[in-house]
Amino acid sequence: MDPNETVLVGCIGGSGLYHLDNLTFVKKLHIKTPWGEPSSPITISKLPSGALIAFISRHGPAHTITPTEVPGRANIAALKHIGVQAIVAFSAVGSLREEIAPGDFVMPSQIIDRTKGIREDTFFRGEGVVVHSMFGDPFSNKLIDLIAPLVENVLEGKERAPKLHTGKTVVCMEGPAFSTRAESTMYRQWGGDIINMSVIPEAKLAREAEIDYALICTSTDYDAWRVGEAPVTVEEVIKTLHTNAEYARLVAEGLLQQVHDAVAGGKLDEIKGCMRFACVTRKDVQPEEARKKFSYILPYFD
Ligand SMILES: CSC[C@H]1O[C@H](OP(=O)(O)O)[C@H](O)[C@@H]1O
Ligand SMILES: Nc1ncnc2[nH]cnc12
Repeated sequence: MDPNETVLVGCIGGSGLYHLDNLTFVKKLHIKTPWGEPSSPITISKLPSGALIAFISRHGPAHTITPTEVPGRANIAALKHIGVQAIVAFSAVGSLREEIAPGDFVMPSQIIDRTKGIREDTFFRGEGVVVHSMFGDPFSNKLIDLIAPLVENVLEGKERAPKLHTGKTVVCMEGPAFSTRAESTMYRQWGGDIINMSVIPEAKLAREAEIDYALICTSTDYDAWRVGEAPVTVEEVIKTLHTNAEYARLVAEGLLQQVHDAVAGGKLDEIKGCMRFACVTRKDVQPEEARKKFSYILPYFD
């Protein structure tokens, strides 16, 4: 990328959100990272101010990639490599709470990981270098605080008046099958508020790459916990998904400029630098190959 054209903000679209066609198209980047190729070419678009935004479609533009197979490491590495410092990701989720109605928006602040250990969830495995990231607060709280009122602004006055819920817990399951009624009930008892199949490993990898990461969820269904109601089907999800995606596009349009400005002004200083002391392996035994690979995403291995 031309250094005058730095892209500070990335956006990852989930089910139903395969492009941001309300922004001005600039170009598509076909990037190969040390962890393979991203889910889709990266679309670079321009905001009216000229600020550039990078967009990746998590499941591919035609939704060909299952949640388990999303190349999370390539997606995050590619975004970091072109300069992205903050990611606003979107996800379609099931609701585990009566008050989170289909059509509502949710920005979670916590995650319960129910994936099965079959996803590549770290850049630091099998390389001879041991690194532990901190993940107690899995999202960037500063980014959430910045975005939440902007999301509310966009949703205000919209048809159906979707609500925005914050401070919630998202359960991430493996899929692709939806949960059983027993699992859905158990997640509620655990304190889960919404459920999806994609926030892990995306959030972990963003943290390892020192990228501020926030998730904007659109609720599509009540999963399988409601007694006397049919459990969720894809048909039901898709029905709500289309309106949700339209709103998600407006939401993205309504907040990306402020996120860009916050990054450019150094206002999101929570995550940058968090990996500086995360490596426990003595430097003199770190394999050269591994250091080269990691330098693709972090300056400490240069
Ligand atoms: C299409 S229903 C299940 C699917 O939808 C969500 O995808 P995304 O998070 O990418 O919007 C959920 O996580 C599942 O992958
Ligand atoms: N009920 C559900 N479970 C998991 N992922 C979902 N995405 C949308 N609805 C979902």
